[in-house]
Amino acid sequence: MVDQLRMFLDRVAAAVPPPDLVNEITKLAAEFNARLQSHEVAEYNQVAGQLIDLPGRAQLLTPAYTVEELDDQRAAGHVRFGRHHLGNNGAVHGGAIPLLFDDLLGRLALVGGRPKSRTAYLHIDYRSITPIDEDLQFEAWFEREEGRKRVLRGAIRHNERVCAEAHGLFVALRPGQP
Ligand SMILES: CCCCCCCC(=O)SCCNC(=O)CCNC(=O)[C@H](O)C(C)(C)COP(=O)(O)OP(=O)(O)OC[C@H]1O[C@@H](n2cnc3c(N)ncnc32)[C@H](O)[C@@H]1OP(=O)(O)O
Repeated sequence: MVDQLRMFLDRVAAAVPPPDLVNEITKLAAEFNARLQSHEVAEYNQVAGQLIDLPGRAQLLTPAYTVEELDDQRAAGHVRFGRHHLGNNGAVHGGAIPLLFDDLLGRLALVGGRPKSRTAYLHIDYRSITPIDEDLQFEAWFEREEGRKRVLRGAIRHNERVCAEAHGLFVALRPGQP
């Protein structure tokens, strides 16, 4: 379902459909929304974003990224941004890139039984255009850990070209901290 919805968002972004089709899709979408509403659960029981083995954790907010290598210091894999994430002129929207890094670095910050943490800061360097509709490689790694502080770095590459780099601080939450 999430794969189809991601594709739907890409198609909506790319299409200029005729009015009849817009009306038809609007009705279908309203019907699906109504059907799903009756199955809403509390955040604690939500599965979207919790399905760690599915691309992008089955969370629609993030692009579909796949982790192929993971240990307690490093993660690597690939990601493909679609038309939904277009900024302009074939480049990924500048806000979608930190979204990916926040998820990736935040996920790595948890690996190895580490307690939950939250992003304190996330710095992005946009080194070159990040293209949509291309397979991109990503890497995330620990720079250092000092008490509750975890400093991580990441990079997205298109083949050998660096598109963007990230530098983030994640602070482990104290018991009871939201
Ligand atoms: C699988 C799922 C992956 C998804 C990952 C997604 C992660 C997220 O996006 S989380 C959402 C975005 N982030 C937030 O909402 C966080 C909001 N901020 C907060 O909750 C708090 O400010 C928080 C938890 C980051 C830090 O607060 P607190 O726990 O009180 O830490 P505090 O005691 O002040 O600081 C701890 C240390 O971190 C340092 N620190 C805290 N914030 C910063 C900062 N912005 N810059 C530099 N240093 C900082 C402090 O200086 C201190 O250092 P030291 O121990 O050397 O004195």
